[in-house]
Amino acid sequence: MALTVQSINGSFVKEVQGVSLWSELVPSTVDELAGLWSTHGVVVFRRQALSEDEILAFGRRFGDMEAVVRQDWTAAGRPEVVRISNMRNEAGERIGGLGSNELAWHSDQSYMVNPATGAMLYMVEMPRTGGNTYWANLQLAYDALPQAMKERLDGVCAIFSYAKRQAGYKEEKPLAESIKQQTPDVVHPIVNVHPRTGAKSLYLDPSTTSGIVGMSDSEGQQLLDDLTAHATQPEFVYRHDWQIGDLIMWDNGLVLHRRDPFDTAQNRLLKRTTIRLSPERHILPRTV
Ligand SMILES: O=C(O)CCC(=O)C(=O)O
Ligand SMILES: [Fe+2]
Repeated sequence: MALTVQSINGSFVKEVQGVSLWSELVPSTVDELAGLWSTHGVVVFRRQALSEDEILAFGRRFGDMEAVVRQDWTAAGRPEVVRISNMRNEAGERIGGLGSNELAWHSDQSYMVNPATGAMLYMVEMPRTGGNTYWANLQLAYDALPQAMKERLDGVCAIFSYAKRQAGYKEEKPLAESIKQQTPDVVHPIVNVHPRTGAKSLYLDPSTTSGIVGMSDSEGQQLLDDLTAHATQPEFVYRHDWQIGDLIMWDNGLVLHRRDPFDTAQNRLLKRTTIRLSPERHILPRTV
């Protein structure tokens, strides 16, 4: 199958056409997609029609599915598919999570010791306006830093706190004790070396980072704020105008993402999977 790959609006994001993700993909196609994913950070597919089984089967071609910490955002029997939604079931209970309007810049699972970098979102129901999702490329942002800043960041680690992240979600219920126990604060280097391409990028998460190791609160916060402002400049950011049937995969080690507010009187539902990418599945970067 011949894939067509093109940049969207001149951005770093690649759109792939000519592939139905429910179909049996040959290994060379999976390798090509994995290469695009690791190299460019965000890959878009449009007009897909996928069941949850098909989303899972596609994701498993790249690695192991992760049963996420927030099992309260999944459906019974589907621990690996998170529902991102503002919708409620007939009993008035929320059917998923992250449904209450805007989401600030973040990187999924940055609060874990070993974050899974593969993520996919599939659009099922959407409001007429709002709810656009944005991705910022942290490799381009790193490359554009002055040399002196690159040297300053060498070996610097940030503290990542799920408690801080969760406070931003403004959830109706307090966080379950079991989730608190699974999410103690963790520390990651602020410069990430991509495990497959070897490229350096910033590893930032303004929704989750609570400080910098070895710096005062104010100095650490200032550095994080400066780096976030740098990394989220328009030249590093892609805005996605969703259509039903879009599937987007991104690499959490390479990009940040955020979402615009939307009218929560209208339904919005996406299905997200998180993938622990298999090292052997990833090939060296290829230029498109
Ligand atoms: O709702 C969105 O557009 C993004 C949700 C999100 O941050 C995620 O699925 O990780
Ligand atoms: Fe997210």
